[in-house]
Amino acid sequence: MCRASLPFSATWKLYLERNSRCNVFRRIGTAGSTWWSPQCAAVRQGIVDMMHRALREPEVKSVVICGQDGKFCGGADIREFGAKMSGPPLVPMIHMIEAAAKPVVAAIEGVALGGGLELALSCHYRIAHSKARLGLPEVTLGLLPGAGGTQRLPRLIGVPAALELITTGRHVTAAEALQLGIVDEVTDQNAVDAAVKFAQSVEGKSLDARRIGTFPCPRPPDLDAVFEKVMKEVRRSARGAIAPVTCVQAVHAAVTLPYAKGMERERELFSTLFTSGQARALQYYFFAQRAVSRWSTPSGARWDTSKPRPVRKAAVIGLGTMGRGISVSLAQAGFSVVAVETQEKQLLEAKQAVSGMLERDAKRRGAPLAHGNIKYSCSLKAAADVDLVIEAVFEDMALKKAIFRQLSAICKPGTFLCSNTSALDIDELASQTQSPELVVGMHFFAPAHVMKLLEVVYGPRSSPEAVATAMQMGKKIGKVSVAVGNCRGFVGNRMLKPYLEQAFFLLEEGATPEQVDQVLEEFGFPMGVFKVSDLSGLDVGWKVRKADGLVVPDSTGKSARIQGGRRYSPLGDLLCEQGRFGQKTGRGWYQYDKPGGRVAKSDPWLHRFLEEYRARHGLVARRIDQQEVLERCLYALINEGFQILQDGIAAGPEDIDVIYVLGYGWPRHRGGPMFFADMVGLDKVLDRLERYHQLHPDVPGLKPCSLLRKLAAGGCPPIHRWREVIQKPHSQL
Ligand SMILES: CCCCCCCCCCCCC[C@H](O)CC(=O)SCCNC(=O)CCNC(=O)[C@H](O)C(C)(C)COP(=O)(O)OP(=O)(O)OC[C@H]1O[C@@H](n2cnc3c(N)ncnc32)[C@H](O)[C@@H]1OP(=O)(O)O
Ligand SMILES: NC(=O)c1ccc[n+]([C@@H]2O[C@H](COP(=O)([O-])OP(=O)(O)OC[C@H]3O[C@@H](n4cnc5c(N)ncnc54)[C@H](O)[C@@H]3O)[C@@H](O)[C@H]2O)c1
Repeated sequence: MCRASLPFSATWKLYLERNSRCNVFRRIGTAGSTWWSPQCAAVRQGIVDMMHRALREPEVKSVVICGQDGKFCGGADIREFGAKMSGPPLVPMIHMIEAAAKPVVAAIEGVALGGGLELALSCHYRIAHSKARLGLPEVTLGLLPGAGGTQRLPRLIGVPAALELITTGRHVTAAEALQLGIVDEVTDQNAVDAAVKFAQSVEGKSLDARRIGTFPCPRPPDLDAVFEKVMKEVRRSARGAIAPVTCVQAVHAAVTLPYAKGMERERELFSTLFTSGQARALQYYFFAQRAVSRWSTPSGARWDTSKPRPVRKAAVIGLGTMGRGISVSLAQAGFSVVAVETQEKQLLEAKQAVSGMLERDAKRRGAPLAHGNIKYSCSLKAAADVDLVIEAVFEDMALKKAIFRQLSAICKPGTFLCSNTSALDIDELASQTQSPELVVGMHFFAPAHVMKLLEVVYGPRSSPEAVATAMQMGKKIGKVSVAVGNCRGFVGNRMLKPYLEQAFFLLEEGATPEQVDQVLEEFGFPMGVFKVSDLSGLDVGWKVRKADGLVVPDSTGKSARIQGGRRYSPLGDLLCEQGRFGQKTGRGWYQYDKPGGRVAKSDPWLHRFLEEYRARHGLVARRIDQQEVLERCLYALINEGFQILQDGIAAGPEDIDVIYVLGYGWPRHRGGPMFFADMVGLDKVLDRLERYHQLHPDVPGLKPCSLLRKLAAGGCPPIHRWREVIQKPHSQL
C-alpha cells in the first residue's frame, strides 16, 4: 500500500491510500469545516484533483470518501458564509462525483449533515456506522440544502419523507436512514473498512441505477393537494420563518421540473434565503447558543478556569409543578434523586405524577424507564447525603429561608444548595446557610422536563465552583444553561415586567387583548402576552404585586393608577379580584369552555369591563396601530435588556437572546430581542423609545437606558462588538 499525502492546509489533508485492489480516497477534516474557506477550497480542489486522478489511473477501481476522527462532514462552515468564494464550486464537484465511471462510496461515521449529506448523496453508495446521524439542517440556519439536497433526497426517499426532513432539519439515526433508503448498509464495525469492502464488491458493476440525479422524482398522484397541505402546515408551524416555506418550493421544483432545471431553481431559492435577515438571525443564534457555555461573571470567574464538582445524587425539595419536572429531568439523565414533599398525600400524588411522566417519556423515546433512580421522602433529612439540592417550594421567601437554614444543617459539608426561585434574592437565601459560597439559583422553566433553558443565578457570594457545577449539571440534563447575575427576576423575568406593563397600558389606552396578542403572534411568538398570562395563571403575578405592596386601592376606592410617581395599571389585579385567574378558572383575559379549558375565546364581559374601567378613570380609548403595539411592548423589553447588560447581570447580548428564544418563545428567526434591536437599528430603537417616553413620562421603562444611548452615539456598532462598549460594574462576586 502506498500513501500519498497532499500538501494542503494543516486542518484538511488528503490521502490516497492505495493497494492492489482498491484505492481509498480519504477526505480528512473536522465537522463543520467549510466548503468556502481557504481550507475548504483546498479540500474541494483536492477532491476534484483526486477524483480526476482516480478516474484516470486504470489500477484504481473504486473510491471511498470518509472523514477524519470518526466524523464524515457537518456541512458548510457558516462562519465563512459571505467570505469570497474560491476554489472549485461545490455543485459541479458533486455532479462530477455522481457522474464518475467508477463506484464512489461514502463511509459515514459521526455526522453527515447539510453539505456533508449532499456530498454523500452524490456518491453511488452510502455505508453508515450505526452511531452516525444524518440530516439536512440548513432550514434551522435560515437556508435550504443548496448542493442538490432538495433535488436528490425526494428522488431517493420520496416526496413526503424528504419534505419532512428538509423542512424540519431533523437528524435521523443510521437505522432510520437505512429504513428510509438514505443509506445502503449500516455497520457496527469500522465504517471505512466496511465501505472499502463494499466498494470492492461493486467494482465493475453498472452504476446506471446508482446516480440519484438521474432518477425520476416520484410524483404523488394528488401532487397539488399534497403540496397545498404541506405548505399550509409548514406556514402554520413556521410562524413567519421563510426558510421552511422556501424548502417546500424547492422540493416542488424537484417533482415538477427536470433535474437540471430543478437545480437551477434550488440555487435561485438558496440565493434568496442566503441574503435574508432571517438567515443572519438564525446563524447568529446558532453561535449564541454555543457562546453561552463560555460563561463569565463580573468578578472574573470563567468557564475555562472554574472546575465543576461531580454530582451523583441530588435532592429536589417540593414536588409541585416544577419539582416534578426537575425530578424527571434528573432521573432521565441518570442522577440518583431524593424527592421530598411535606406530607404523605402530596408525596403520593407527586410520585404518581412523576412515574406517569417518566413512563410516557420512555414510551415516546423508546428508552428504558428511569424509575429506580428516584427515592421519595417526607423528610428533609433524606437529603443528608446528596451532592446538590434543588429547592422548588412555593415562591415564599420566609419558607425558602427556613428550608435553606435546615438544609444547611442537614446536608453533608460541601453540598450545593440551589433554588428554583423565579425572582427572589439568591443572596438572602445564601445568608441563611453556613456556606453561602455553595448557593446558586437554578431557574428552570415550565414544563421543567421539556423546556431547554436553565438560568444559573450566581449571587455575590456564589463560588466559581458552584456556578460551574450548576452549569455542568444543566448540560448533563440536556438544558442550555445561561449564567446570570442576581437581581429581581434575573434576566428573563426582569425583562418581562416592562413588556407586560406596556401590554396593560395599551389596554387602558384603547387596545384589546385580542389586538395585542395578534400583533405579537404575527411577529412570531407562539402566543400573545395575554394568552400566555391566562395559561400561567393571573394569580401568580397578583401574588407578587401584592407582596410588593402594589395592590393598594386609592382613597376614592378606585385602584391606584399612579404609585410612587410611576404609572401603574391595576387591570390584572381587578381581574383576579373577580376570580378570573385564566385557564384554570375558565376566565381571564379570554374565556374558556370550562376551567382548565385550552381554547381562548374573545369575552364580551372583558370588553365591557375595559370600557367601564376607562370611563371610571376618564381615559378616552384611541385607535392604536400595530406598529405602536409592537414597538411599545418589544422596545420596553429590549430597553430593560440594555439595562441588564449595563448592570452586568448578563455577560453579553447572546445570553439574553438565548434566554428569550428558549424560555419565552421569542421567534428564533428573529435572533432574540438584542439581535432584533441590532437589526432594526439602535438609533431607531432609541428614537422611538425617546418619543414614547416623552408621551409617557411617568413610565420609567420607556426611558432609554444609557448603554443604548452610548451604543447609538458610538455609531451603532454591530452586536458582536457590544461587549467592547459595555462597561461592567465592579466585582459582584
Ligand atoms: C448571494 C448568493 C449566493 C449564492 C451561492 C450559491 C452557492 C450554492 C452552494 C451552496 C452550498 C450549500 C451547502 C449546504 O447545503 C449548506 C450547509 O451545509 S449549511 C451547514 C449545515 N450543517 C449544520 O447545520 C451543522 C451544524 N452543526 C452541528 O449540528 C454540530 O455542531 C455538529 C456538527 C453535529 C457537531 O456537534 P458537537 O460535536 O456537539 O459540537 P458543537 O456543536 O459544539 O460544535 C463545535 C464547534 O464547531 C462549530 N460549528 C459546528 N457546526 C458548524 C458550522 N456548520 N459552521 C461553522 N461552525 C460550526 C460550533 O460553533 C462549535 O464552535 P464554537 O461555537 O464552540 O466555537
Ligand atoms: N410554575 C412555574 O411556571 C415556575 C417556573 C419557574 C420557577 N418557578 C418557581 O418554582 C418554585 C415552585 O413553583 P411551583 O409552580 O412548582 O409551585 P407549586 O405550588 O406547584 O409546588 C410547590 C410544592 O412545594 C411543596 N412544599 C411546600 N413547602 C414544602 C416544604 N417545606 N417541603 C417540601 N415541599 C414543600 C408544596 O406541597 C408544593 O407541592 C417557586 O419558587 C416558583 O417561583 C415556577
